[in-house]
Amino acid sequence: MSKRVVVALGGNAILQRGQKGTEADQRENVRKTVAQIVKMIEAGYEVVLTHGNGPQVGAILIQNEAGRGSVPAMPMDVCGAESQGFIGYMFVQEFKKALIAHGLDKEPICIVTQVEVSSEDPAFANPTKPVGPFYDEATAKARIESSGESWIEDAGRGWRRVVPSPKPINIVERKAVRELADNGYVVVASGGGGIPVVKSSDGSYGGVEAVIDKDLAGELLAQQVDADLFMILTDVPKVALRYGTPDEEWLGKVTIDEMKVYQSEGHFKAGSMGPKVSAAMAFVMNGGSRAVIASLDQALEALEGTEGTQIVKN
Ligand SMILES: NC(=O)OP(=O)(O)O
Repeated sequence: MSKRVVVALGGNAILQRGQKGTEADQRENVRKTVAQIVKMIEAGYEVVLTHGNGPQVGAILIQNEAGRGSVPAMPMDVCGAESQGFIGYMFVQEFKKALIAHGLDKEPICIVTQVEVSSEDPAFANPTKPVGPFYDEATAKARIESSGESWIEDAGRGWRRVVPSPKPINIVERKAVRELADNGYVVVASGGGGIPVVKSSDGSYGGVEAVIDKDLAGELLAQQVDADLFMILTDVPKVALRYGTPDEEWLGKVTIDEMKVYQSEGHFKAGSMGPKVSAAMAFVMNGGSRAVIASLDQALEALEGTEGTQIVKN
């Protein structure tokens, strides 16, 4: 039986730093991503792909601002849905081209996915999720002054706006994702961490102003669709201890107990490797057999255990 893998990819891989973020830029990045992921499908893995939307939802928020007075601004949950729709659309088209080119008789499909959060989540009072482009300090401070928005310096890479990022507690469309994967579809789901919604007493859902972390939502998705493996693709080959220092040490196979020690020693930065490591560990601690953190260009090798950081129980 083929193994099911949930693959999580950052929004920064689709709209890369230094790029304008045109449709052509993002489509080309999606095409390059698909070229790697299709190798996994060819090797017999069932792939459910999820992706971030930090840069894209930030760009949509800027478009909202630019249109102020002419067209109504959309709330952040709708902006998240817009980003999920356009990124998913690009993935589905590029997947189909790649599947045809590899002679694989499979259909890609994108599910508009809602993710339930708690209205009581303390994250609503403490924005932490970076969205949109990187700016210099002067521009960021002017925005804080003029709009009251929250901004932070993002892991040494520049200043970004931050918005609330509540914890995902349920993937609303999990059953549909699971059934589509069971039936051989290449599923793109829970893009941008999913559209954040809260459940009403009658069982219906309503959107809230937030952006969910796609690594945490990806881990929940992996659990809820019974994935064998959870893989986070990023722009470095492995997780590192003392990252960026002369004593940097790349991690290969690591147990949960070892990872807990490294976490407590503060090796993994919030806003960059920190949430990836936490999400990967959570998958294994919740019963998953293995979680992998690796670079996109070594995705298949990492899935097969020869590259990337492999997080296992013992
Ligand atoms: N929603 C989310 O986590 O997006 P990024 O991965 O792009 O930050």
